[in-house]
Amino acid sequence: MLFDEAGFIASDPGGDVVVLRPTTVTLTERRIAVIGANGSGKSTFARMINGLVEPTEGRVLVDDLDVRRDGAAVRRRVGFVFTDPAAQLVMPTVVEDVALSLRRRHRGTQERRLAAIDVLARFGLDDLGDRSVHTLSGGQKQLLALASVLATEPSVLVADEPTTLLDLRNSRIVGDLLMALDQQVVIVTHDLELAERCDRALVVDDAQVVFDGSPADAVAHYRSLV
Ligand SMILES: Nc1ncnc2c1ncn2[C@@H]1O[C@H](COP(=O)(O)OP(=O)(O)OP(=O)(O)O)[C@@H](O)[C@H]1O
Repeated sequence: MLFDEAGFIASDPGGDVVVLRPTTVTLTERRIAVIGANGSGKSTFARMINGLVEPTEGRVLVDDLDVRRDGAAVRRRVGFVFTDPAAQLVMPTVVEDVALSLRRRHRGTQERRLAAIDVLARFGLDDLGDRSVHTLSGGQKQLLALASVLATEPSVLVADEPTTLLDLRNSRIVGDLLMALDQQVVIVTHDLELAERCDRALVVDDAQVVFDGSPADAVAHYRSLV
């Protein structure tokens, strides 16, 4: 994954806003954390990886695909998990929600349902298949959102504050799950313990990447800014 002088300037009624200054980084590690203050530009950085936000300057490449030019192909490769799982859980029941994300992989309704049940079992959610999504706890919703995205077998997963809404136990479960995945994972997080479990960490401050290195050094750098 390559950010090549990639930046984002938002047009705002009050004038242009520099949300991310031109950034150049090549991300090859399996676990990458992005940390920094509120409003520093972390989510924008993360959203540029799958084209949810298109760079207004420079380019972002994933597996040599340009997120702006090859947006659809990039989105098939890059799964994105939002901070608030409610943003992506759209079907009435748990099993239907996972089945929806499998629509490209399995055409038949019954085949899709069986595959969804399989996915739920993998995430320890098999007892919840027929439950209304709205009756799940925050931790269960976050796991379900992750399961739905991972069911599409993305080659890269971007998770925007995946543990923010979770208690200690569920944070640990989601953290362990993210660390155990085969694919490359980019995690935007305020959870510095989670960041320290990654292979590399970027610190974003005032719309730019101000540190890039080992998670321990990145956390120390972030603390020095506060
Ligand atoms: N399209 C836009 N138009 C105007 N301002 C924007 C736009 N997108 C982002 N911003 C502003 O840019 C800044 C960075 O936003 P971003 O969501 O990337 O921050 P963040 O580091 O993820 O913050 P947090 O930790 O609070 O989630 C914020 O001040 C935000 O309001």
